[in-house]
Amino acid sequence: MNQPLLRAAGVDVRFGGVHALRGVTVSVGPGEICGLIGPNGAGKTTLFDVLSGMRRPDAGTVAYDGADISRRSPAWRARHGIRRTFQRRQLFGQLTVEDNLVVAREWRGGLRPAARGHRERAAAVLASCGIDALGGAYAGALPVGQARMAELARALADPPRVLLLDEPASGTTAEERGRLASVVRRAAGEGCAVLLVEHDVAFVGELCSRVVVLDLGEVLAEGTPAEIRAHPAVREAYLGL
Ligand SMILES: Nc1ncnc2c1ncn2[C@@H]1O[C@H](COP(=O)(O)OP(=O)(O)OP(=O)(O)O)[C@@H](O)[C@H]1O
Repeated sequence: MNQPLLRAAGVDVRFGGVHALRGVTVSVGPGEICGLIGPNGAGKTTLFDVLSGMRRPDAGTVAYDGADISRRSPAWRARHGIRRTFQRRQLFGQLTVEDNLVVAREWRGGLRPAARGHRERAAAVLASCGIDALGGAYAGALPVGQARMAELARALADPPRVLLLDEPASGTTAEERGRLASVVRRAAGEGCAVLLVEHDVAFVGELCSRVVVLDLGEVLAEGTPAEIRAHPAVREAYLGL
């Protein structure tokens, strides 16, 4: 990996008696697509909550470009290029797909004259994701595969530096997964650091150069997809082999 762009170090999160994360250290560098896998309840979404600022950890830090951002809000992080998609759909259902992107740009970039051109950029991002035909559709009416791509497009509405993708391929067809993969690859090719939570191990193996495995709130293993597939503890805890 290059120098990490986003790094969680020694992160602990407790929910009452549940120790959801225990001393977790994970980082991702510019241009890298890193997979984050593990069984249900392993702590993947909780780690995304910590990285995106939605949950303050009980211990540990988050660094961005070498600076400690542990106390920065989710809004600050989003404005500074750390973007996230969610396991459950979070589009504004009563807005059109294009308006979802415009709102994201207005909110991040402000309504200053310098930030004009939101609609043009939104249309260009939709086209680059292959969903320009959906720009006028209400987001709430989209089938799941199209909604996943629309959510990714919203995260890309102005260029992100980090993408945190929580199960982007869940509920998609093979063809939709292929299109999602090429959009994610292109973002990484433009220097974006991508952390990808996904249960579809084949999708992870195809896209990621490095994979981190969480189990019961701890990092169980880290390596290339081939190393992870061959790792005895991973095979037992997660792959069911
Ligand atoms: N708000 C909460 N209150 C209490 N416990 C929580 C809360 N959020 C998560 N947990 C618990 O923390 C642990 C980690 O949950 P998390 O959702 O991060 O796992 P995950 O790896 O994302 O799982 P999945 O693959 O099912 O999405 C689980 O035991 C979960 O029940």
